[in-house]
Amino acid sequence: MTAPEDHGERRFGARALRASAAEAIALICRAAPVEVPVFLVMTVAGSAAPIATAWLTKLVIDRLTGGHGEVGVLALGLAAAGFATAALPAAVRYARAQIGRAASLAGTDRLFAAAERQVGLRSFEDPAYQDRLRLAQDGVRRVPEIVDGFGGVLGGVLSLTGFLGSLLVLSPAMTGIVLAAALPAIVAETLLTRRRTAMEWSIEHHHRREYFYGQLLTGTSAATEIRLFGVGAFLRGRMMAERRAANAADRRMDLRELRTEGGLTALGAAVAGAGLWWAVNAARHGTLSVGDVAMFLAAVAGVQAALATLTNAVSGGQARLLAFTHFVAVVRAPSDLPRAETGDAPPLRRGIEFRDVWFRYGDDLPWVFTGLDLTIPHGHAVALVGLNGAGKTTLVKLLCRMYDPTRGQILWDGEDIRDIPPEKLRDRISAVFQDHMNYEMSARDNIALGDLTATDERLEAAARRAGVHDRLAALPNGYATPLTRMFALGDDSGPASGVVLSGGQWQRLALARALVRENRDLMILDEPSSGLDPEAEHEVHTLMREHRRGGTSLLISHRLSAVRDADRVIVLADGRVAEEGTHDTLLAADGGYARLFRLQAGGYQEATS
Ligand SMILES: Nc1ncnc2c1ncn2[C@@H]1O[C@H](COP(=O)(O)OP(=O)(O)OP(=O)(O)O)[C@@H](O)[C@H]1O
Repeated sequence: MTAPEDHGERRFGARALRASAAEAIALICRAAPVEVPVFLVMTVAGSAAPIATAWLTKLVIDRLTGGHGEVGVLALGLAAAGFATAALPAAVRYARAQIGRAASLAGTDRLFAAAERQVGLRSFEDPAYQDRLRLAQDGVRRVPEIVDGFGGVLGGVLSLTGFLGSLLVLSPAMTGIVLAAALPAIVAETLLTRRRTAMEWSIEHHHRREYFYGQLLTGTSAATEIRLFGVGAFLRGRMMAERRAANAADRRMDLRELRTEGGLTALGAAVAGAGLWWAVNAARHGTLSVGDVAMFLAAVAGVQAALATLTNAVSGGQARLLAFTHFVAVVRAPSDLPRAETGDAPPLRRGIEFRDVWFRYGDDLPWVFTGLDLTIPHGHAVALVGLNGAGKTTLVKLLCRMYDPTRGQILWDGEDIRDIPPEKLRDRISAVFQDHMNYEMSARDNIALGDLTATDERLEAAARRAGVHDRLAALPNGYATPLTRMFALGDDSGPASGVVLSGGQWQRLALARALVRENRDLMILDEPSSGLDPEAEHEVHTLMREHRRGGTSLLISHRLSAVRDADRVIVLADGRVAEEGTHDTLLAADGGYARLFRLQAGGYQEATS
């Protein structure tokens, strides 16, 4: 990444700014290739118009007061310049907004595509990456302001040059004084903006936590617990503490800006006053004509206005560009895991092998696997069991390449999965995850996300096999019914359109989503029946047994009765395979598996005796 990941106040340097400006200009020009030149021409014309007006006014006044010369053509020119001065800003604003919208749209697409290109989960678990993503989204939303900044700088430079040139003709000394007074303003504003951007980055973790508490307090997932435990005020207190901490840093920055800007305003006013005094005196002594005085006043006002525009554009544009550095960092970030671009995942014929796999989630975290050796042979139903935290889900994540082993290899038919493009590997796998998603979309979409090419017949067949078809078909709009009430407002399909499913029904839907991925080489089932009632659980396991027959599958379950008919049961403990065999051989071995099985079976017997 181009910027560091720490949260201390840091200086945003010129290099990051240049990279950000280059990326922004490229994005803007690509997104609006026609509008940009039109915008530039109009900006140039818009800046030239007031200067032309000032010069034409001077000439008209001098001719009128001197009592000689024709002013008709000049008056016409003055009218044209006046019209341009009045009309162009609105047209420039429209073009600018149009460019901003196009660039913001293209930038948003690029940003999310970049996040999607991350192969695994590491980046998303990194708080600095999360902060950067949020700031980058903000940065891309504000691309229109960057366009404003560029327009402002261009317009400001042109106006400044024009008016300074005019002033130079009348008084080189005054030109020097106006410029000297302007210089500190530009430098101070630039420094202040950098400081503000650094401050914003340093308080982002407060905003992240505030957002987290806000979501907890207003979302539905925690609403029941928060009410029952009566912890709303406590969580609100924590949320407000985060906001107060952020506000304190913000206020310190505001005060600093107030002091600096107050001083600069006083300096500007003093320079303008001195200039006026000098011009009036010069006119009284005949060194300047009345037209010169008018021109002089217009030029001083013009220079100061141009400087104000320029300072605003430079500091505002710089602030937006610095915010845009987060966008640049995200789109240029390397993938969290190396990505093979060529190659293929061959159809599974032999099996999957974990060979001396060592893994931990971070250098400062304990090892989850310490030399794991394990094989999932082709065509076998393998069950994985182990106590909480033994690493079952982690094994699945490694197999799907959400992380890479710290040491060792995972082989897909003898080929290291790091040498296979991740999409190709994942295309050969279907899965129901322990923490499966409930998509707040229609029932059809919830299944179709398993395979976007599936026809309606295939979607329904998958739902039938997962035992959820009858429930979905009976919904108000059948499979088209949204499985959420979140989007009911503004949706003219009526208030009854959104439906909320039960936990077990969602689980069946996740199962249907996995089943619609037909003919995959490996089916992973991580606790596929934990939320189901006993009857449904039995039904699902019978179904899964049929589905697994002849295919390669990996089943994770704490219900040992569900894994007893697997071809091979693997018990994970202490980062390795502790026991391995069929249900019967493991029972006969009378080890940890046999103890756990008897414990569970005993519980059932007690309950029924
Ligand atoms: N994203 C993560 N970052 C850091 N540590 C993690 C992460 N996910 C899991 N762990 C840790 O890795 C270990 C193994 O977790 P894992 O979820 O694989 O166990 P499991 O066998 O699936 O447990 P359970 O039966 O409770 O589902 C645990 O100690 C857990 O705290």
